[in-house]
Amino acid sequence: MTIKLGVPSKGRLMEKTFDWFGARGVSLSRTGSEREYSGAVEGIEGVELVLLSAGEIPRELAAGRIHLGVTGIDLVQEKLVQWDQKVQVLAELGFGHADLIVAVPACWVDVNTLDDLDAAAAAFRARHGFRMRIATKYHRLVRAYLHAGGVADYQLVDSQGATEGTVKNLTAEAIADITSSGETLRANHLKLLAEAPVLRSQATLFRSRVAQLSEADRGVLRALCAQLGVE
Ligand SMILES: Nc1ncnc2c1ncn2[C@@H]1O[C@H](COP(=O)(O)OP(=O)(O)OP(=O)(O)O)[C@@H](O)[C@H]1O
Ligand SMILES: O=P(O)(O)OC[C@H]1O[C@H](OP(=O)(O)OP(=O)(O)O)[C@H](O)[C@@H]1O
Repeated sequence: MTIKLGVPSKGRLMEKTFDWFGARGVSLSRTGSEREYSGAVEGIEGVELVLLSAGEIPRELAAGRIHLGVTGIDLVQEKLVQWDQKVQVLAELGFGHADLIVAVPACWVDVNTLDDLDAAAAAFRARHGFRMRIATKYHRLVRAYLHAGGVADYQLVDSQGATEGTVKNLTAEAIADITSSGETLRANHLKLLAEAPVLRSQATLFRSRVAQLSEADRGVLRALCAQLGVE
């Protein structure tokens, strides 16, 4: 048996994860052709690299198909009900910082807070006969945040990408999405509300609380955690 480590298969999260492990003496790399999703681990025995979509890593951890995984805390909290019973945070990795926020058109001069949004949503429904649409892929987190913030008269519409474009495309009136530099929001004439974000996210190393471990696996996991300097 081996310890299975799930890492995002492409983009900035993959590269920075490889750097983070490399700086701690565990070398991760993609092997085979540029398009082949197989990987290698050097610097420790008994660890297998599994390259996966960042969005699928929470599910694989919760199913116990991988023992360790790197992904954003936003994706774990969105996708796993009672996430902290299924996974344990081993380390925040200090990259992949992004805030999950609610944004409205910059031209809505009277809407700057969640209270304002609630008032605008009620007015919108009275005027148009349907609820204000908020586009997002973070359904559970956004619903909980708006409920706690007292916003009621809205509907979520699903958007799995290019979410900031939905307002211009007239498929939503507002959005809830990840922002980092804020450039995508500005380019699409959207502004943040005054309140704290729904969630502040960063890339995080998780351990599955569900995955089965043999005695030998436990030894490998202890050695790996010691080498990485995590609990
Ligand atoms: N602009 C950004 N800057 C920093 N981190 C970001 C940014 N956008 C997204 N992230 C973070 O990167 C992680 C992966 O994001 P996302 O769900 O968009 O995956 P993806 O790159 O589209 O990959 P996949 O489609 O394979 O799941 C999330 O945790 C998210 O918070
Ligand atoms: O604040 P910024 O620095 O502009 O970054 C924010 C953008 O980055 C992410 O999109 P990504 O590039 O992952 O594409 P996506 O639309 O497919 O999610 C996110 O969904 C925002 O659209």
